[in-house]
Amino acid sequence: MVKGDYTVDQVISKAQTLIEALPYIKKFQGKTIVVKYGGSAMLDENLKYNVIEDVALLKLVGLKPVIVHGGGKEISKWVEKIGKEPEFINGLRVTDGETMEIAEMVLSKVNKSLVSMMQKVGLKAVGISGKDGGLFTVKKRLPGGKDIGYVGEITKVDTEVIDALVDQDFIPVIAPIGVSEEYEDYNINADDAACAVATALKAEKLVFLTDIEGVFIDPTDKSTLISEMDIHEAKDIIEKGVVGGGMLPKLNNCITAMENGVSRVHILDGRLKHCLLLEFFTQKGIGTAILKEPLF
Ligand SMILES: Nc1ncnc2c1ncn2[C@@H]1O[C@H](COP(=O)(O)OP(=O)(O)O)[C@@H](O)[C@H]1O
Ligand SMILES: CC(=O)N[C@@H](CCC(=O)OP(=O)(O)O)C(=O)O
Repeated sequence: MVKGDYTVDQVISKAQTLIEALPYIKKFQGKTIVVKYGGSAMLDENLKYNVIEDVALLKLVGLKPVIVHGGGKEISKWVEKIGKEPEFINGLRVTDGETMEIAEMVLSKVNKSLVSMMQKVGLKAVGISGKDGGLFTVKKRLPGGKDIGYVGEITKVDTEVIDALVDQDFIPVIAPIGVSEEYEDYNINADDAACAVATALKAEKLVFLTDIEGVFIDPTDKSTLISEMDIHEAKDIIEKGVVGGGMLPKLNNCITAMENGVSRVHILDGRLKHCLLLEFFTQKGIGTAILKEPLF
């Protein structure tokens, strides 16, 4: 035994893990990374705390994380509490005036709880929505020509507020709410918001924390996980009809982001403890990576 309950081998193995992280720390130092933290991966407070600890480590080794969060499940819970049935069209919440109010309230609560956790681990964080500093300008989104209420499509991202926060060493935590040219509030799909932010910042990496291990050829067969693919392969599996549910708009969004300046995208299981560290700092990585070119 060396210290506490560890054997010498265990201590050496821990050191090796740290050494393994070195090239990745070097590669990503000073780089902007956008993390989309989906509501379906916020299972409980402990898990949220793990994610925040990972973000803390990323920040402390010199990366520049920007968080865009969701909260879809929590919004649905509160919509049900007032006796309404949550309704989605093409993965987008049908948002009437009342639902808009609930969405904004719930997303603000999620936002501030993430900020509090960040402060708890010693990080400087500021929670904002797309309304702050004119971050997101939107227009009404009309999927298939249908009016589904206050659902916004981002038409402009003004990164000034993010740049100012990052310059002052704060981690921006962003809720997916935007404002139209007419100053009306809109609900934005959080994946769309994350892609728009990552694209505007020309992020080195965009990471989605979701509720599945990655993209599967067949989601019912765990051996079919795709650990790496390029944009063409991603388009190919979409065309073949392999991808459905919420993964389809997510993947389409990833492709658009990569075609517009984001270098790489990762889709990870946010329910896995320390998933961000495993992805960023280990050779094998986890989840599905969509790459333009190999890392080394
Ligand atoms: N081929 C596929 N690979 C992975 N997930 C898939 C696939 N086809 C459909 N899905 C579904 O997509 C879901 C993830 O998208 P979504 O529910 O929108 O996540 P989030 O709420 O984190 O944004 C998975 O839980 C899964 O049910
Ligand atoms: C228009 C629209 O659908 N907005 C989403 C915003 C939250 C979100 O996207 O949260 P997740 O990432 O947890 O799903 C909603 O109201 O659910």
